Amino acid sequence: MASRTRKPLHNLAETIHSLLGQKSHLTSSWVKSVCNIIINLPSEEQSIELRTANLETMSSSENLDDDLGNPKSKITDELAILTAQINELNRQRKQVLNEFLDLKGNIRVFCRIRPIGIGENFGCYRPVVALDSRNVLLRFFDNKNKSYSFDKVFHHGSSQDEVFSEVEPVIKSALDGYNACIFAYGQTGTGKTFTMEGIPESPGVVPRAIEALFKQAMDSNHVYLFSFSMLEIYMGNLRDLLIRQPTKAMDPMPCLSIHTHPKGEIEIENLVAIRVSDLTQALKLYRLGCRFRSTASTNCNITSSRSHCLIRISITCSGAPERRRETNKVWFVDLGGSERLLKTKASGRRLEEGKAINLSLSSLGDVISALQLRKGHVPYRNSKLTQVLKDSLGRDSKTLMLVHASPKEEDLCETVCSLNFATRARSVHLGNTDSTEQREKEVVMMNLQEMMNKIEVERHDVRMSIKQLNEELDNLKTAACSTEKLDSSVDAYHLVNEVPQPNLETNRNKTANISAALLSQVPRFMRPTVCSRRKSGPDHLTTEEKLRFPARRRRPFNHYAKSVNFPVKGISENNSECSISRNSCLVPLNVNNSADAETDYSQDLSECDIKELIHGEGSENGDKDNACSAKYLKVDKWLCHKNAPAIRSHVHRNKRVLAIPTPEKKLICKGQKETETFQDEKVNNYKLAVKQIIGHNKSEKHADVEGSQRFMQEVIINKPPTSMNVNDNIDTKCNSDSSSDGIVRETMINAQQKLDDVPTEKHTLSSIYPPDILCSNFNSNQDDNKVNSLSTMQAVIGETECSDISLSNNSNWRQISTIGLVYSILDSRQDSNISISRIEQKSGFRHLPIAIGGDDSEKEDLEKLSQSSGEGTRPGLQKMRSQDNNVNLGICHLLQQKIHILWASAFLGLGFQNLGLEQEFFFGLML
Ligand SMILES: Nc1ncnc2c1ncn2[C@@H]1O[C@H](COP(=O)(O)OP(=O)(O)OP(=O)(O)O)[C@@H](O)[C@H]1O
Repeated sequence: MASRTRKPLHNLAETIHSLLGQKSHLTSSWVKSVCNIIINLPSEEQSIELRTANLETMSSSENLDDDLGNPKSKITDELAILTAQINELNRQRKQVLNEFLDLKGNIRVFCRIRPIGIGENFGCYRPVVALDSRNVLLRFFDNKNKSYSFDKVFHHGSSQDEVFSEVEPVIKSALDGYNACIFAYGQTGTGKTFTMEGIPESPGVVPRAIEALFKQAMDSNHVYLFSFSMLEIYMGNLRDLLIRQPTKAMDPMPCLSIHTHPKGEIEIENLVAIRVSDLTQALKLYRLGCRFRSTASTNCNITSSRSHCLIRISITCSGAPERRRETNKVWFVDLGGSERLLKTKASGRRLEEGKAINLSLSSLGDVISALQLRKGHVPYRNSKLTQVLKDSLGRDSKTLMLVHASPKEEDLCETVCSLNFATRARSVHLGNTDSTEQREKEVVMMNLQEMMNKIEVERHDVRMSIKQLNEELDNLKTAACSTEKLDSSVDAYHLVNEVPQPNLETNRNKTANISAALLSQVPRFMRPTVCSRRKSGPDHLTTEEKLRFPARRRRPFNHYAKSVNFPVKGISENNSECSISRNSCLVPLNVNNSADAETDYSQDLSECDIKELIHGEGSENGDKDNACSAKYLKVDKWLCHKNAPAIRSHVHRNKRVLAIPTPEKKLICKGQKETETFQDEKVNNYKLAVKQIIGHNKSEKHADVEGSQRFMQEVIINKPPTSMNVNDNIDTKCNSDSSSDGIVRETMINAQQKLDDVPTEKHTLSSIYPPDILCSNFNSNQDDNKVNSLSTMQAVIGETECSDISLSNNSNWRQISTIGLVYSILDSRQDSNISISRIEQKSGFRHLPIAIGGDDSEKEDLEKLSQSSGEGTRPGLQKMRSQDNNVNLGICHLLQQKIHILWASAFLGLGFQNLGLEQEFFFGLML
């Protein structure tokens, strides 16, 4: 007997086969799963140990309360028993579900037929017919028919509910620790995105699946951690959809690389994974990612997906031995639409996209087919898509493919292709199953289904009992005095930790509490960041943490829609086709399928911002709304600056570009509202200016300046001039087909109207005149002595009167402004510092001589110099000459540097005093 029990387990499999009298290839997976269960069963010794441990736990909890008749102690005991019971039920459920799915097939293929759309009327002729719940019939013109079989067929009237009910077992299985992958496949425009994403009134598989995951996790007695990631595969490249997309081809973008662990698990390096603790957070991220997807208009679909979109939910649960693995993942894949390129008549970029999509779809078909046929070699490496999904396809993963078919007659060829693909994906089932075996299988599956239902009922009862007991326990605690309350809450905490029991009401809090402890165990991509610590604000940090994680400097709110053109080899940049658009307009995100103003993070989302976005700043809706409206106000203020938007227009390479509205209060430019802007030079000038300042400051060798240099370098790297974003925004309006909503659009329309009112020539002409600076306290009519007083000037700029600084035509200051065009000085003062929003330096004026004092001889010098440098012929220069009589080039250069320093110190909010500028520094700045 003893030797028989020690026989290897594969003999057991054979025995079961012979007992069942079934063919091994049919039930081998089932037998394997039975074997696994047996292997995982605790040995006799282990069982004894387990029981002893349980007894010890019980006795120790009894010891906590000396009085055995204590009701609290009784409840604790009962909870321990019920917990053991529910753990056992969980294990059984997992086992039965797995058997069920194994019998159904680890790779299952469904077919969904799209309903006939509005305006599509085919009369009585229906080329694609759902014969029953498993078969589809295609009717051709020549009265020939062809039928296809699937695991499930959804006819054109099937609801999203019906579809999800078939998907749900896979989601349950995912909670049991199995990797899963759900695909939407089909010709473009057949409803893949509709099935996966759905519409607000009728959500699709992804939102429902996420909801189901959270619900099941809540009902479970374990603590689960979910993290959300989203990426797209566009023309063979992986792109994270949860991070800010590059606005320029040269912008650095984290490279997503695929790594295979020795155990075969796939990890995507640099892919953002954000921990989500409820459905709302996950949906926010999902909608955010959806907006960044590459879509474009094609012959077949106005908003055709031009990439494969992949959503990954990683599930981590430690301390659950019945789970297949501690961390597993579910992929939801909305595949790019397969299309016949000849039919779509695509060209240029659309053609390349179509080719890339078809190629990767074909690779996917090869992989699934190889898995189904159990081939030795599975060609995962043929496409990025199959590489990413490698560990979630086949083997013990659950794969579901939803093939979509068009009801249209004109799409019949594509429908045949799609259905052939689907048939190939489930070929094993078709080729090797005869009807008797199929019937037997169905009987077994029905039995398993019944068992599953029974277990679910039992689980529900046990959960209810546990809930009731927990409530009783809570009541007991509430009855105790306040100090006892404190103690009892500690006990309860220990109870939660010592005896894993499913208090359903507190599961969410539990997740939050324990998540911190689990953070150290989660995979690399979920490592805590400085940003995650910001969740509760900087005050939440300890002094030590504050030192280690200094508050991150927030970037200004950048709101812009961007049309990103990805360079494609062999395709002209000037391709007139609609470009790939990544809309980041201020369309509010949906929380409950309604507007949610938090979208204002738009494309400027960093990981940190996303975390703030999903965790929110106020827990209550009201708070949220207030926070959102405050953000919008801030944006409004930034874009329109109170009620006085002064729109400037610029002419750049025959293209009109609008610029940020400038605060009227601060800008008093008489007849000089508009200036020519050289877009391309902006960044260069900005960097040049900063470099010059740094260079100059180095010579000053001032300690504070040294600090500011480092800071400025950071600014150069992280923050382009404020104006650029708005101009980019307007650029999009000019270039992109995608329209943007909200404030941006409104501002652009207003701006465009204002621009249209002003003749372009005037803009060009007026750009010759540089705007001037003055302290409005000291206009040109004032006493010159007063104006020349350096101490007064310092007081005005550095101390309290900075809001009075404005731009005007005052002739005393014209000379200074010829160095750089200081557009606006905002009143964003902090303490005694001032901030100048931006300075634009025009290369055309950079070397213009500045008239600061001097006499006629200096004027002559200037003329000579100008002629030698070839600048004398410029009309702008001539104008300057006619206006300014006194010239001194050396002073000009010096002043230029000084102005840069002043601007930079103001820009950085350092304050002049912080820079330690002496009175001499201001020499020459005043007349
Ligand atoms: N079952 C359905 N019920 C109602 N409307 C549907 C259904 N399926 C698709 N549609 C509608 O058909 C249109 C095209 O669908 P969708 O964009 O989902 O196609 P797709 O397969 O994702 O296309 P592509 O591959 O080009 O992205 C949408 O307007 C969608 O609302």
